[in-house]
This record gives sequence, structure tokens and C-alpha cells, in this order.
Amino acid sequence: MSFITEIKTFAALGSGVIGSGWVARALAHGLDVVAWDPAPGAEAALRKRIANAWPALEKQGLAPGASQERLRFVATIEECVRDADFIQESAPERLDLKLDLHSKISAAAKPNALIGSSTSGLLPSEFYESSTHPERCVVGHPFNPVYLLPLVEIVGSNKTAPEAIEAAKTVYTSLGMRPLHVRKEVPGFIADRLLEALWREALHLVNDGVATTGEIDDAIRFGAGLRWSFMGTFLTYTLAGGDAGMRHFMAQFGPALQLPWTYLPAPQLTDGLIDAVVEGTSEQLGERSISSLERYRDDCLLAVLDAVKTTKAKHGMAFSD
Ligand SMILES: NC(=O)C1=CN([C@@H]2O[C@H](COP(=O)(O)OP(=O)(O)OC[C@H]3O[C@@H](n4cnc5c(N)ncnc54)[C@H](O)[C@@H]3O)[C@@H](O)[C@H]2O)C=CC1
Ligand SMILES: C[N+](C)(C)CC(=O)CC(=O)[O-]
Repeated sequence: MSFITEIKTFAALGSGVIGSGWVARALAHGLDVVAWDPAPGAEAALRKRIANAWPALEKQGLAPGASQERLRFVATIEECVRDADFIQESAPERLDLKLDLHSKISAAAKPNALIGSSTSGLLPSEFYESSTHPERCVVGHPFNPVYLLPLVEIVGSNKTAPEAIEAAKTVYTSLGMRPLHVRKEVPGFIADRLLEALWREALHLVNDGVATTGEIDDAIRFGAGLRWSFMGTFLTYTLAGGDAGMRHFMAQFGPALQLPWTYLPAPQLTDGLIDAVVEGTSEQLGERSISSLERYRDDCLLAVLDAVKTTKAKHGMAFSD
């Protein structure tokens, strides 16, 4: 089975936070992009988001011929996908909606064009159930901002061909990404299982009045957050075990895993908790707009990516190691 891996035209369905991130990444890589989104005003909102992302992409380096002008916004799903070499769906996270959308996308697409879904946790075997040529359909779960963060989790359904997984790896790599194949189809995949665990505990801390949203964010950004950009939890904790490494770490800190607070179920999202989170994060935002904060985030990410890349090179490592 062979699938298109040299792509010239990228189709994006759904152009909200994540869809616009894909569009920005694809444009920056010198591709033609065709986008569709049913919301009124979606084209203007998409072009505004891309313009906000473009300075960071220019700093990172655009591919020859890359231009915001190479985006075409169309009125139908069929027009969006008909001539596309690769298709990425970023529609709302609802199983019924994705099921219906993918049956239409796949019926109109070239049979050997790969189809990726940005879902952050739905199962591909369920939402590709009624797709045409489901063997070319995968999940390609990205991270916000999609145009800068390299990770993309690839998950196949029970009908995805192994060749499609390899082809998807090739395509996402050609877009400057670092694919991670999630070999078992589980809800939440790998990364969101981890992120949701942190998020759940953070909500408990707010709900129990232990800390404000700002204090919790400080606990992350001045500590573990800094080291997570170059070393994950397992290797970090191996170092925390000293010369005796992970075995000593497990003996010393393992028993804490039995304490009740390490496996709390999620708190109820009461109005009180929602208000506390919204008020806390509004205070953190202060007078800053979302788009100015996005540009600040992008500059920080570019600096971190650059520093990690340079330091890895000094240690004889590639960025993707
Ligand atoms: N926001 C995030 O942090 C992340 C979200 N995702 C996933 O990306 C997908 C999109 O999420 P967001 O961009 O955050 O949502 P969003 O709400 O920002 O954007 C969704 C877009 O889909 C459009 N839409 C509505 N009905 C549609 C339909 N039938 N077909 C196509 N588009 C339709 C909406 O008009 C909107 O522009 C979801 O599957 C989500 O799980 C993945 C990674 C991170
Ligand atoms: C909140 N979220 C589960 C949709 C987040 C993601 O899927 C990844 C991210 O960007 O954090």
C-alpha cells in the first residue's frame, strides 16, 4: 500500500486554535493550504491568528516560497479536500461530529491521501468507523502552539495500515515535527494522560483553597517546567536517586505512591471551582490581551528551543534525540 508523502497541498478542516496552528505550520513550510470551517467569520479569524503567529515563524526561518498568501479558504468540505495531498481535521472534540465529518472528508479525498485528526483523546477506531479507505486514517495529535511545538502523537485505528503510520511519520517530520507513535489505541494517548493528571491535581489544590492558580503556575514554571523541556520525568528521577539511580529512587520515594493524595479522582466542576479558576487566571492575565500573551509565549518557546538545540549539539545529540 502506498500513500502520498511528498505533499504540496495541505487541507485543514476546522480553523480554531489548533486548525489555525496547523495552517500556520504548513504555510511556513512553503505549502499551499486549503482551509474550511463552517463558522461565520472563520476566514477572517484564521487570517488574524496566522498573522499573529507569523513573526515567530519568521524568526524560526521560513521555507523558500512560504507565504500567508498561499492560503485559500473554501466553502465546502469537498472543495477543501479534493486536491489535497494531506488532510488534517481539527474540528470540535465530539465523537458524533467527527464520525460524520470523516465519512464526508474520506469520500471526497484522493484514496491515497493520508487523513489525520487532531483529536486529543477520542479513539480513531470509533470516529473513522464509516470512513472510505480507513487504512490511510490516523490521529495526529499536536500541541498548542502547533506551529512551534514539535511533538505529534500518531495513533492508528484497528483498520490503519502499518504503512500509513510510517507515511504519517514521514509527512509530519517533513513539517518539522517530532512524531511519537502511540502503539496502543487508548483514550487520552500518552501525553494527555500525563497532562490531565497534573491538571486534576491543580484543580484539587484550587478547590481545597491550598493555592491560587498563579501560585500553582509558579510551582510549575520555576521548577519542573524548566527541566521538562530537555529531560522527562523518568530520566530526571533517575538522577534524583543519586549514584544509586532509579532503584534507590524507587525505594526512597516509591512508598509515597500509596498515600491517598496521589490518586484522587477529579474534583466536581462546581460553579465555585470554575469561578475560582476563571478569576485566578484573569488576575494572572492582568491587562494583557490573549494575542500579546501568545507572542510572549512564542518568543519564550523559540528561545527555549534554540537553547536546547544548541546545548544538545554540544553534547553530540540531535534535537530529536
Ligand atoms: N485546544 C487545544 O489545546 C488542543 C486541541 N486539540 C484538538 O483539536 C481539535 C480542535 O480543537 P480546538 O482547535 O481547540 O477547538 P476550537 O473550538 O478552537 O476550534 C474548532 C473549530 O472547528 C469549527 N467547527 C465547528 N463545527 C465543525 C465541523 N462540523 N467541521 C469542521 N469544523 C467545525 C469551529 O467553527 C471552530 O473554528 C479537537 O479535536 C481538540 O481535541 C488537540 C491538541 C490541543
Ligand atoms: C487540553 N487538551 C487536552 C486539549 C490539551 C492537548 O491536547 C495538548 C496540549 O496542547 O496541551
